[in-house]
Amino acid sequence: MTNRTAVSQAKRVVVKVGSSSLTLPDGHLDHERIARLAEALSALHGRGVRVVLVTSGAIAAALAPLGLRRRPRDLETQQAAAAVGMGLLIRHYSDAFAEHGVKVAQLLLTVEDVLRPKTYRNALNTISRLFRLDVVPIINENDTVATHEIRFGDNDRLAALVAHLVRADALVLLSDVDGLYTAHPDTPGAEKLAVVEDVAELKVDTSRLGSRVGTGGMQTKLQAADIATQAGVSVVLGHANDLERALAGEDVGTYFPARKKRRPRRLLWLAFAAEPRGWLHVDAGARRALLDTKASLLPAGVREVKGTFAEGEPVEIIGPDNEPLGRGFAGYSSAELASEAGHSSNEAGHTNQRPAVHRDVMILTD
Ligand SMILES: Nc1ncnc2c1ncn2[C@@H]1O[C@H](COP(=O)(O)OP(=O)(O)O)[C@@H](O)[C@H]1O
Ligand SMILES: N[C@@H](CCC(=O)OP(=O)(O)O)C(=O)O
Repeated sequence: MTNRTAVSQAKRVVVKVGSSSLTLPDGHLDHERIARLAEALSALHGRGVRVVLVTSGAIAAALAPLGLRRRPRDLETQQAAAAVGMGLLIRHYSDAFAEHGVKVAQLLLTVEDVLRPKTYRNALNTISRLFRLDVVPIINENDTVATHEIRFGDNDRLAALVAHLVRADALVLLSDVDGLYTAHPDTPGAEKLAVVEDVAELKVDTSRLGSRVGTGGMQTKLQAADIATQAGVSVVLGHANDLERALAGEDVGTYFPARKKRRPRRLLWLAFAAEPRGWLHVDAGARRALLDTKASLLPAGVREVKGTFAEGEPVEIIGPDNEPLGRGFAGYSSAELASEAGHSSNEAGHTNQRPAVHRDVMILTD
């Protein structure tokens, strides 16, 4: 038995439901499921919990009206189908929640929108106002522009970032499996994990991709659990049939308790949404210092500076074999760094050096 009061006593909850649990075996939308979700979330809302629903299913909702037999494979048709299906999907939700007297709103967002400094505040203000108006926000990716997301099934990651945005206490990731297994659930001997304390330490096989209609499989769910727990949000990953039990804090699915230390939003933006303005090529000594001793990157280890950036702008750190090592906020402008690169702070004229990228504003590639 794990203590799941973080979920059962949560004041703010984000629930994400994937295509796999919203669709029937023929790929069409499962209206029964939508009705049950609306019922469970309306009950939660009725108890005063702030609820956000992140939902996939726009493409599935478009199959019947477009006369498609299965989910399209090419990106343009997926985007067009999502545009057709989104209005239908929200109408189904709207009707289903109305049965319980609950109003809903539709928000189409990208990962960038909830992280980019200029847009995240608008997203947060809108959601906060919807909460005060007693409306349940329903979020899907803006598939028209989020080409990366549509390919990788990033509603998982979007949901984690939304949980971070609204400072949720709990994130419930619903799928067609009842938790995380040590290997694909069809594999003989695969066992379900009840609790995962640290996603980074996990040794499970998630290589087999997800269901026919879902896109990200377990990999994106684990990334989402990692982001959320590092943002102080506890996560339950479980079967859509178990939603009520998961919300009640019962021992269903796989539980990922929140980590103690919250990762600031600026670093999440750096990891997931920032466009680097420069590239710092570093030598083998610097790579060792970054990876082994978790040191800051000093100008002495920088071999070459590419791109034009101001101090504080995002840069990519590249290893001696051209491998990406991580990202960070530059401690210098590109011009200043170019003149410090390769020099150490005990050389005359370079004694006032600061790190090229300080450890506290750096994220390493896994
Ligand atoms: N180690 C694992 N544990 C559980 N499920 C796994 C694992 N590896 C792969 N999977 C697959 O991931 C699927 C869920 O991902 P996906 O289809 O993308 O779901 P959704 O549409 O709900 O986001 C499961 O149905 C299962 O087939
Ligand atoms: N955003 C799209 C597809 C996203 C998708 O399938 O994601 P998921 O179900 O999380 O694997 C949709 O609404 O159909």
